[in-house]
Amino acid sequence: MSQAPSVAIIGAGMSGLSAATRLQQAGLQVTLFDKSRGSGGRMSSKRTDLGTFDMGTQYFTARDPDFVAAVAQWRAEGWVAEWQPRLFRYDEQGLAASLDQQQRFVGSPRMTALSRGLLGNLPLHSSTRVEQLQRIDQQWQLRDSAGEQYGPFDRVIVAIPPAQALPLINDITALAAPAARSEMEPGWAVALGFSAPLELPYDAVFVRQGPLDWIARDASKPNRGSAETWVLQSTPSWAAAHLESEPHAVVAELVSAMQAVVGAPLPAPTFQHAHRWLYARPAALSDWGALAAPAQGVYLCGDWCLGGRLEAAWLSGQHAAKALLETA
Ligand SMILES: Cc1cc2nc3c(=O)[nH]c(=O)nc-3n(C[C@H](O)[C@H](O)[C@H](O)COP(=O)(O)OP(=O)(O)OC[C@H]3O[C@@H](n4cnc5c(N)ncnc54)[C@H](O)[C@@H]3O)c2cc1C
Ligand SMILES: NC(=O)C1=CN([C@@H]2O[C@H](COP(=O)(O)OP(=O)(O)OC[C@H]3O[C@@H](n4cnc5c(N)ncnc54)[C@H](OP(=O)(O)O)[C@@H]3O)[C@@H](O)[C@H]2O)CC=C1
Repeated sequence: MSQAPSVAIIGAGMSGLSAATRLQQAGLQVTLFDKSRGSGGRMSSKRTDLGTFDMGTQYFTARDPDFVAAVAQWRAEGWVAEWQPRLFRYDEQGLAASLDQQQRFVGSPRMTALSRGLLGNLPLHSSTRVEQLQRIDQQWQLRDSAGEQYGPFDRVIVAIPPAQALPLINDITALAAPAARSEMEPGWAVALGFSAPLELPYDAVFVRQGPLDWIARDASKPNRGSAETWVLQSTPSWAAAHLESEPHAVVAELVSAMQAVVGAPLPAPTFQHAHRWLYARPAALSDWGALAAPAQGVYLCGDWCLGGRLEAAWLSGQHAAKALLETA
């Protein structure tokens, strides 16, 4: 190929953005597509009159040296900041402080600040659900759910959860077989706003039982504003058993579980909202990095290829970009 290949990236969550920024740095023409109104995927924030709520990624840690370096750069850009919550855990013995030495980061002033920063000036077709990849003359055409065509592109990176990726790559066995084996578990997230501080001695609690996985005072994160905002997240097993529940019923059950943790009735929230994540986290850990079909010029990445955390999603995007560059 005499000139740099053009690349379509389907999915503008962390893995797609990671691949996009790496390829852009290498001088390739990259175009992103996402079915949502913006970028970020599961690294999402909900804006309300009370302020924002992080409805997906709550915080992230950095262990891989390359990711540690990337996070340092994002901190310097002001896209992320360190969060030092007063951490507790809740188990059979009840509530106990559970402080540790782990550094935890969040987007600032909201989780999506990180995805906006990474997106920069990269071209993104938002509200565009890609439904089909067509191979024409050694290149790829994309078709969205409205029948619009995009392309041609020399290479395609599919950076979405496996169930959503499968219809796009079904004919490419090297990608379809592992994707078909990869299950994702669901989750419910509930945002609560209160008219006054709850005055609790913790900012976040690892619960991990019954309906509740985790509760966090969103307002304790850096640069969030002064409203008393909390996010409650369900365990995967509870979400699986309550996939079709009405949002108000989910709010009621998770608030009731939070009251059990707090050990006292909560005041009525002035704001409440429930969000269902059908594909929240991988059911099992994989170590693929990314999946590649170089002969067809198609690459598959996402947190599910490497461990189900934000860091894994970033690393998986880097793996996909690296594999693509090896054939460029
Ligand atoms: C409730 C919850 C809490 C979490 N908490 C944490 C945490 O505290 N710490 C942590 O490290 N990780 C956490 N995670 C996991 C973390 O959010 C993910 O690992 C990471 O965001 C995944 O990024 P990704 O790019 O792989 O996928 P995604 O973020 O899912 O990105 C995929 C993108 O593809 C788009 N898309 C899908 N299908 C199509 C299509 N056909 N056409 C176009 N676009 C499409 C989607 O809209 C989405 O934007 C949490 C996840 C959830 C759901
Ligand atoms: N809800 C989802 O869909 C979802 C949640 N995910 C959660 O993301 C975080 C990120 O994990 P990471 O490894 O980056 O963070 P930690 O090192 O903070 O947590 C790892 C696990 O270790 C336990 N833990 C850590 N610190 C404490 C503490 N101070 N007190 C008690 N327990 C702690 C805890 O696991 P276990 O309870 O031991 O099982 C942490 O989970 C993480 O919270 C994920 O659950 C990722 C994807 C989707």
